[in-house]
Amino acid sequence: MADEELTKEVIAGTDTKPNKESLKRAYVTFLAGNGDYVKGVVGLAKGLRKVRSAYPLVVATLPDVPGEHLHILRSQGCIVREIEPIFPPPNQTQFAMAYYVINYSKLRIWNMEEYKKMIYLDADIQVYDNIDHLFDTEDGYLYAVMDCFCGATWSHSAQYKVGYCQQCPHKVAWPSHMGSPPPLYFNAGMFVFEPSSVTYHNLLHTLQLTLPTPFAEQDFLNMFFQEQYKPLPSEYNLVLMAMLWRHPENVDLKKVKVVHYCEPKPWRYTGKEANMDREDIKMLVAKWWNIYDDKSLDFKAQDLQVAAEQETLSRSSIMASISEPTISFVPAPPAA
Ligand SMILES: O=c1ccn([C@@H]2O[C@H](COP(=O)(O)OP(=O)(O)O)[C@@H](O)[C@H]2O)c(=O)[nH]1
Ligand SMILES: OC[C@H]1O[C@H](O[C@@H]2[C@@H](O)[C@H](O)[C@@H](O)[C@H](O)[C@@H]2O)[C@H](O)[C@@H](O)[C@H]1O
Ligand SMILES: [Mn+2]
Repeated sequence: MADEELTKEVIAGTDTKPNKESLKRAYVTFLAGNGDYVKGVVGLAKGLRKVRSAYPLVVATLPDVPGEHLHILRSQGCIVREIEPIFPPPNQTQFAMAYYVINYSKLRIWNMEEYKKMIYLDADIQVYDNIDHLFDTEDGYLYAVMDCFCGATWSHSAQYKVGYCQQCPHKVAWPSHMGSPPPLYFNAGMFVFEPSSVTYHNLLHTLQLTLPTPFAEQDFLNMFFQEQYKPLPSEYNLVLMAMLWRHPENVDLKKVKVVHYCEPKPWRYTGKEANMDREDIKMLVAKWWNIYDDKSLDFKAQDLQVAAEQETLSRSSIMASISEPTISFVPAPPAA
């Protein structure tokens, strides 16, 4: 389906009011470590409140997230779900960023079957327009925005070596002697997906059989969901600086709904970094801080009732799924 058709279809989405069915929908992000990404999650929680999303924000947290940070998240109305890390098979891979190895733990979100549909957002993402309509996309697919191969972090790849990028496939055509162009590839900082324990166990099993590669879980998810991947228009995940620097023709800042602060992370921005004194970057960083610092967007008592309902429903549907016998135990035949 062309981007335009998909855009029309998703934007035609209904104005969903929270009810039992819609409470099976949630945004989810991932938090690891005791560092400053917790600021990203707080900013995201406040941003979703600002655009009046009808759905909660679940935070999948690794054990190294300190209790104080968990308290901050809960005080901002987040539903905290503590997860165990997932590591790829032992390998010699040079990840594009050494810390990418922790990002395989994101795969735990496929096991959150108490939700029927979720939208994953990195903690360095901010939502500036309501995107709840993405929950109404057709089931059976993974929706995400295409990434860019032009950064030096891609220098290991065939695409980079021949100068090919899916963002501008006609600028440097894929060489015919190298067969067909690589399949469409998405940025794994934002995607719409359906949790499923079957898919989850398939993911974990396949992961142990797959050689890790520089973009870690992002490469793995692109391989795993190659058939189900449907591109979203770029306004649903503007990957800074890749897109602003290298594909400005594909960016209309007035239409952008979701900004992915791959670089700079707003909470680390000084303006002194190389190439970061651009007006558009300064504007987008200020926009992020305006939300982060806005006390009126803090979680309030009146939200407690909604959060309690969401948490209760979440717990009761977990209990319901546990009490329903899903696997009938067949005792082993008596020894011959
Ligand atoms: O120390 C860290 C590093 C990463 N993350 C999480 O992992 C995601 C992916 O990392 P990052 O966004 O830095 O990767 P990028 O999108 O910049 O490649 C982050 O958004 C966070 O949700 C985290 O919680 N703590
Ligand atoms: O662990 C791999 C990560 O890979 C992705 O980030 C990359 C990738 O998009 C490159 O294409 C860009 O060049 C780069 O800037 C950017 O950081 C995801 O955003 C992140 O969530 C995570 O999956
Ligand atoms: Mn990110």
